[in-house]
Order: sequence, then structure tokens, then C-alpha cells
Amino acid sequence: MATNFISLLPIIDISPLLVKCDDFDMLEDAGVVEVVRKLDRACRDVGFFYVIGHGISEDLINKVKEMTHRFFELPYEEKLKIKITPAAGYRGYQRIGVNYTSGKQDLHEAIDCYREFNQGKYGEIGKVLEGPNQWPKNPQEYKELMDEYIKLCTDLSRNILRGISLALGGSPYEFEGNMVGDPFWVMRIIGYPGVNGENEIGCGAHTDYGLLTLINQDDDKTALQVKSLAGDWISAIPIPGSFICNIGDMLKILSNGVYESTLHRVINNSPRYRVCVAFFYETNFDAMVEPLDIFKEKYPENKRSQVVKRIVYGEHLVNKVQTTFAKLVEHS
Ligand SMILES: N=C(N)NCCCC[C@H](N)C(=O)O
Ligand SMILES: O=C(O)CCC(=O)C(=O)O
Ligand SMILES: [Fe+2]
Repeated sequence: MATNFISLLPIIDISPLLVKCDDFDMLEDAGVVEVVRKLDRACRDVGFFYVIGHGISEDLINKVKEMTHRFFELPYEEKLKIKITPAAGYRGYQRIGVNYTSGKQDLHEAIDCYREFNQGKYGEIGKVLEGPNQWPKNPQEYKELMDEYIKLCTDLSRNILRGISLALGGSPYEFEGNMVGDPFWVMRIIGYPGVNGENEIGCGAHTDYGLLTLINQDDDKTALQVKSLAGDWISAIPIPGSFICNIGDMLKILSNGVYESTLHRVINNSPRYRVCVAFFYETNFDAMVEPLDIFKEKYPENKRSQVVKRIVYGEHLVNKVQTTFAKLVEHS
């Protein structure tokens, strides 16, 4: 049964792509062609896939999760020292019950971080998310570890997107330059309490906001579920050392709807506490995102659903954040 489930979400060894990813002619390599073909299939069929052969050490991936467990195990008062507030740019710790998805309370706690930027850089809208990230003093090495991890995830996301860009029939660099030269990454460090048997919704069904997500989840609990084209929920069973990668709303728009952002949700039915560190690779904050000309020409009619004409990414993000945290008032 379990192996059946796994085969529903493709597993892609991207190492041949990484070897050649700085080479404009990378498609001359048969290994790259194969990776690109698999990426195309995965992006069309489900919009979710496992990435292996990504070059980030399993040791680091595990340390990130171990330290995250240690943080969430701290007493509540300790965690509150880095509490999320609108004044802190919605950065920091949110207790269980603060997050809402589609109007329903989620059963998770989290630390939210965003790329830091200079005051005033993105005008009025940017102000909403302004501020330094809030890292706990305990575990002490946490910030340093996460800074390193974020850097590696940023590079990896860019390289996977080169493959996806080729898969769509573009050059390797359609998702770089003007719109993604300064990616506004987001990181959610999430903890889901263990439950006793009920189907508690850890995080309600949603699509991710940006381009590409890299999920690093606990190896020993199955909780993430992905909506298939046929309408079934598929469990994303953990594969140690892998990332689960999925498409976000901005990639859907840029690709002119050829690739869709897929609905997913989290139900931790385990009695044990689960952590997940989700890295969201996004366009520039101030990017005006619209279907790229090259994909409009290549795929004039090839859409499963309507694509938004154009959207400023930062506005989309701020809108989502303010809706999610609508109940989070300044004095809470
Ligand atoms: N940054 C991203 N993508 N986070 C996804 C969180 C989705 C749940 C959120 N409460 C919502 O309603 O969207
Ligand atoms: O916990 C997970 O596995 C996924 C979390 C997620 O989908 C999100 O934060 O956007
Ligand atoms: Fe998500």
C-alpha cells in the first residue's frame, strides 16, 4: 500500500541537471534531457514531486528538523519572546490557533520569516512585512544554521527552475533576471501537535503563493496530502533526505497556466509532534507577474483553468498574510 502511494508522486533525481546547470547548452546532455522530461510530466500531472540528488546534505536537512523540534518543545512563554505581530512585519512565532486557512483555524504553530530588506524599499505595501526576522536565543545555533539552509535552498530552487524553464520549452533562464533576480523568499517553520485519532486539520487546503516550494518534513509521520487531477487526496509519504517540491501561484501565471499550483493540506493523525520546514522561493517582491510572452505564444490555448492576467507579487503576498492573520491585532 505504502509503496503504491509513493509511486503516485514522482521521484526525480536532479543530479544530472545540477552538474550542467550553469551551462547554457545543458540540453545537449542526455541526463539533463531526461530530468527535464520528468519535470514536465510531474508539473503537468500533479505539480508535486520528490527531489533527490539535490546536493544538500542529509545531515543538514536533519539538523534543521532536530533544532526545530527543540524550539517547539520550549515552554510557551519562551516561544512568545519572539511573538509575531503586525508591528514586527508579521515575522516571528505564532501560537497554535493563530493561523487561519479559508476562514478555519489551523492546528499548528510556526515561525514565519521573510527575506529582509531595507526600510522603505518597497513603499507602503512593503511596510507591512518590514522588520528583521525574529530568531530564538535557544537553540543558540538556530539562526546560523537556518541562514545557511536558506542560502542552499535559494540556489537549489533557482536550479530546479532552470529545469522547469526548459521543460516549458523556454531557455534555462525564463525565471531569472527582471522578475526573479532578487527572489523574495519566505520560510515557514511549522509544528503540528500530535492528536489522538481525530482528523484535525493541521493546515487547511491551499495553494502556495510563490514560484516553487521546498518541503523538508519529519521522516516518520505521514501528514501532507496532495489533491490529484482526479480529485483524490494523495499522501506525500516522507522519503528521508528528499525535498518535496511543488508549484506555486506565480509559476502558474508565468507559465500561462500550463503548470498549475496544486491544492494540498496537512492532517497529522499521528499521536506525535510533527515538524515541517517549508521554504518558498518567490519572484521579486515588486515584480509585475503575468504570463510570459514566450509561453503565451507556445501555449495559446493550453489551460486547464483561468490564469490571472497580472498581479504584483508583493500585493498578492501581503493580501494573503493579512487575510491569514486577520485576527492578529496589534495588542494581542
Ligand atoms: N507562504 C505560504 N505559501 N504559506 C502557505 C500557508 C497556507 C495557509 C495559510 N493559512 C493560507 O491561508 O494561505
Ligand atoms: O506541513 C507540510 O507538509 C506542508 C505545509 C504547507 O503546505 C505550507 O506551509 O504551505
Ligand atoms: Fe503549502
